[in-house]
Amino acid sequence: MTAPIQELRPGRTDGHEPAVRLDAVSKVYGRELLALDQVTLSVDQGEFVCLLGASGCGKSTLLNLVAGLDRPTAGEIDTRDARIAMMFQEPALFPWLTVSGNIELALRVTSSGRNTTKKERRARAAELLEIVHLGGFGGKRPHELSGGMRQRVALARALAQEADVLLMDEPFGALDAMTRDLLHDELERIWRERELSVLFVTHNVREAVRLGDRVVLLSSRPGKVIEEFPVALPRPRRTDSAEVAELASTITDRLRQEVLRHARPAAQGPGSGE
Ligand SMILES: Nc1ncnc2c1ncn2[C@@H]1O[C@H](COP(=O)(O)OP(=O)(O)OP(=O)(O)O)[C@@H](O)[C@H]1O
Repeated sequence: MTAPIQELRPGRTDGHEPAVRLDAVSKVYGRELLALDQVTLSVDQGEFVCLLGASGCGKSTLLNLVAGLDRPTAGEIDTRDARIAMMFQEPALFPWLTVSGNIELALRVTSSGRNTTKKERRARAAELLEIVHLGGFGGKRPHELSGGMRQRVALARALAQEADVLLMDEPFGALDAMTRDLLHDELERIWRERELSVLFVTHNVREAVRLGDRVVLLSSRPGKVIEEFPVALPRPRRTDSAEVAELASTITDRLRQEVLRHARPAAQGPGSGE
C-alpha cells in the first residue's frame, strides 16, 4: 500500500504574491518520458525553499523550467518580473578570465551595469568579492582557487546579476563538509541581507534542514510534490545539532519510504501479491 500523499498548498494566501509560482507544471521529454507531473509549488518573497527527492525525479528539470531555460509541457510558471540567477554544482567560471573578470562580465550584462565604465565594474566586482570573503583574490585565475573559493566566486557572480530569485542546483555537493558549513553561513547571511528568494536543490537532507524555511519533497519520477516540512528551528542552525538531526531523520524516513515504494514493483515483478 502506498503512503497517503499530502499535496502542497498552491501558494500562500497571506496577502502578497509569491516570488515563484508553479501551477500544475508537467514536463515530458521526447514522446513519453514524463519527468514532472503536475507540480504545484510556490516560493514566497524572501523565502528559502529546499527541494529534495530521489535521483532522477526531476529536480534539475524543475529549476531549468523556473529559470526559463526550457518550457513546461503543461501548466503555468509565474516568476513575475523577478531577476533570476542560477548556480550549479560546477561553478562554470571562464578559466581564461581572472576572478574579477568573471564577475565584471556578469556586471556588463545587467541593466545597471551596461552603462558603467570598466573601472566602475572593477570596483563593484571588488565589493562583491568582499561580500563573499574573497577580497584581494580578484586578480587570480579560477584554477588557482580551491573548490569552495570557486563556488564563492560563482555566488558573487550570481549577486552581480542583481537577482531577486536564486536557483541553486546542488551548489555545494562537491565540497567537503567543513567548507560546506562555512558556505552555508555565508549564503544564509547574504540571503537575509539581500532578501533573496531561494530555491535550493540538494540530496543532503541535513543541508536542506540547515538552510530551508521549508523542505519540499518530490516523489520518484515522475516528480510530484508529495510532502512539505516547515522548518521552525531558530537560525542560525548547525548541521550537526540534535534538532536538525531529528527533523532530518523524519524527512529521510519519508524519502526512503518513497524510494522503496517506487522500487518495489520493479523489484518484485508482476503478480507478486502486494
Ligand atoms: N534534456 C533531456 N532530455 C531527455 N530526458 C531528460 C533531459 N533532462 C532530463 N531528462 C530525464 O528526466 C528525468 C529527470 O531528470 P533531472 O535531471 O531533472 O532529475 P534530478 O532529480 O535533477 O536528478 P539527479 O538528482 O540525479 O540530479 C531523468 O529521467 C532524466 O534522464
